[in-house]
Amino acid sequence: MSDLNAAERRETVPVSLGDRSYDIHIGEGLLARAGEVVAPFLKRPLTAIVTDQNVAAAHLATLERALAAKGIRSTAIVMPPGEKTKSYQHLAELCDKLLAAGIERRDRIIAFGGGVIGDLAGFAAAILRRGVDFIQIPTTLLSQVDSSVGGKTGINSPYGKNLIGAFHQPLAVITDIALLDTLPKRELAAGYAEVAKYGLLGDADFFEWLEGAAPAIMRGDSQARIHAIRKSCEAKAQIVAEDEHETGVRALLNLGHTFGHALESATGYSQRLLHGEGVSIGMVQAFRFSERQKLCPPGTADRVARHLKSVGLPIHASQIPGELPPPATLVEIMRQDKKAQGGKLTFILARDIGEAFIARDVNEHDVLNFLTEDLRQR
Ligand SMILES: NC(=O)c1ccc[n+]([C@@H]2O[C@H](COP(=O)([O-])OP(=O)(O)OC[C@H]3O[C@@H](n4cnc5c(N)ncnc54)[C@H](O)[C@@H]3O)[C@@H](O)[C@H]2O)c1
Ligand SMILES: O=C(O)C(=O)C[C@@H](O)[C@H](O)[C@H](O)COP(=O)(O)O
Ligand SMILES: [Zn+2]
Repeated sequence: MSDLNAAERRETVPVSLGDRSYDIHIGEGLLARAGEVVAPFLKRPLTAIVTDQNVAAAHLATLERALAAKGIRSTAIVMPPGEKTKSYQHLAELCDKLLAAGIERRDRIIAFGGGVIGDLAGFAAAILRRGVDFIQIPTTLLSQVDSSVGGKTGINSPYGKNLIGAFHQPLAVITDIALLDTLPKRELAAGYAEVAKYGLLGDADFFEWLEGAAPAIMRGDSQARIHAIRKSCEAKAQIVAEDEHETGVRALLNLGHTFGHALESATGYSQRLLHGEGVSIGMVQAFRFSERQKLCPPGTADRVARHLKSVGLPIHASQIPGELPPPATLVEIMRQDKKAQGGKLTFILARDIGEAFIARDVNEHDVLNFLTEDLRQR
């Protein structure tokens, strides 16, 4: 057992993908020992850390020290925080900085931040010199339970969310729950939406556990956080192992996202609506739409909404500040969704809590009528 294995409250979740398999290391205080995980992957003692200004201010020095303790020199590339950084412009800037830092094909990049940094740095790694390997050190709840796992990387386009990207798996994921202590409460809640998603899409027992444990997770109880993160990572790892490139079952991880991404796009990827908040509203909409289509028992969407509201998440589009475009525009945006086939919309709908399914060829008029009614309410 390595020193790291012996660390208190440390768990490992494997992601089984043949020669691209990797481990997710979950624990408290792992950042200070990150060099132990990173060093064996390096061909020479040099790396680039991609991060954002907020993460750099709070945690970069700890990571740099942890790498230096293993003799690793690092160059930090600090990007602006926020969803707007997932852009062509910032991708180009990042790639040039990685080249300027002398990152070679066999070097490794470290993505140190939330989902924005993971998606951007992961995509830069996928295309730099036709592919450089990278390691994820996620710093938000959202990135610890979702975006650091599974290899989806990319940026947004004026046409929609994540429309430019690549599948590029990390070599390892290092998840330190202590990093969540500096995360703003709004961001913590946004990440919680993706935790709840795993219960809602395929594990009613986990959702029931969350209904009781949410206050502990939100106030920082280590055991509750580690359990929630481990369960989430296990659920995602299993789905990704089955369907890495989303030809089938992986689409379930998109529960709430067709609605949510349209809202994110319509609000200009701004602070008006965080990704997890869009997912929260979108999951409630997915359950309400399922009820309306008589797929799901009445009252299910209310139960989902009650739970998400209890952690401070928005559950209805009317809670988004400012004007929204009309429903027809939202449907127009949804046509760019990557799950669409032959111009027909695909949604993740549900028969009950924990029983999501992929609904292809959803009637656009049904969606439009639903949105028109839903947006009028409250
Ligand atoms: N690739 C995937 O599978 C996948 C999955 C889910 C979401 N995503 C993407 O992830 C993005 C959202 O990620 P996010 O919610 O992590 O947002 P984010 O990366 O923007 O981080 C949220 C905010 O918290 C700050 N921050 C991060 N860690 C911090 C810390 N420890 N202490 C203090 N501040 C900290 C950041 O600077 C930022 O301001 C979206 O672009 C979404 O599309 C991708
Ligand atoms: O990993 C996946 O697969 C997901 O769908 C996870 C989502 O939470 C995440 O937001 C993802 O980036 C959405 O992917 P997209 O293909 O709909 O852009
Ligand atoms: Zn998501």
